[in-house]
Amino acid sequence: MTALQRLFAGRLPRLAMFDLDGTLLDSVPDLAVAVDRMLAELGRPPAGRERVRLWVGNGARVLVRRALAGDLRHDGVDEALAEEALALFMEAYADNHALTRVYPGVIETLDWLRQQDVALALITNKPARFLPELLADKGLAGYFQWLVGGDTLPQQKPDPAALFWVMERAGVSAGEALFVGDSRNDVRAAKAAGVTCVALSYGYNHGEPIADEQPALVLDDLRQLVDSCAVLR
Ligand SMILES: O=C(O)COP(=O)(O)O
Ligand SMILES: [Mg+2]
Repeated sequence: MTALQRLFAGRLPRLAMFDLDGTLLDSVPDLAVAVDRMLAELGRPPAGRERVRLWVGNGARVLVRRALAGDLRHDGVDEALAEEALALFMEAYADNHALTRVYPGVIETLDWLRQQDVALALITNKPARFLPELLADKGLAGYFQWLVGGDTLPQQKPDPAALFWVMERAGVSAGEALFVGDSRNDVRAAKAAGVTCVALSYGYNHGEPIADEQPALVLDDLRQLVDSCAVLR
């Protein structure tokens, strides 16, 4: 029996919701370039890829604040400076995805789920304006019936609002849905929505093992979800 069968008592979910950064796309290299360009324009030293990797996951506003603070905690950051930095980051990141890669197994798994008539949605904390071009450029356009960016709704993950928003539109209950992500924000949002969560070990979870959040399953490759797919048909 496959991992997906085990999770859904021998059946398939009717809806699979996916996180983007750290789950489908290794996007930190381009995010780090944009962060460092923003910092340079403010006369500050670069943060570098490894530190940016620790700060990704709560959307652009928080990423910029963490970069200004030089830390995950960003309590004391000046509001006016943060707004200026956000504008610089948004400009630097736009159309800047040459270094971003699709993780192994992503396309095959999305293709397979689509063939099985599993509805697909994308729920990311990344600002929505970046999504159409980024998804098209990486061969991911057209898979997702619903796209929710970090500024599409008033709430962001770990708030479960986006999951409820998609499930309502899809006419699918929490028990028939799957969420696939890489960070504690994903696992916490899924748990708050009552949705089974599968986590990828290779993504960005602020430097902590994602297993600590106790998702239903931790995978090293998305294909492990649908291995032995012939059995599922
Ligand atoms: O933009 C971010 O901070 C993270 O985006 P994600 O929700 O797709 O991981
Ligand atoms: Mg992510």
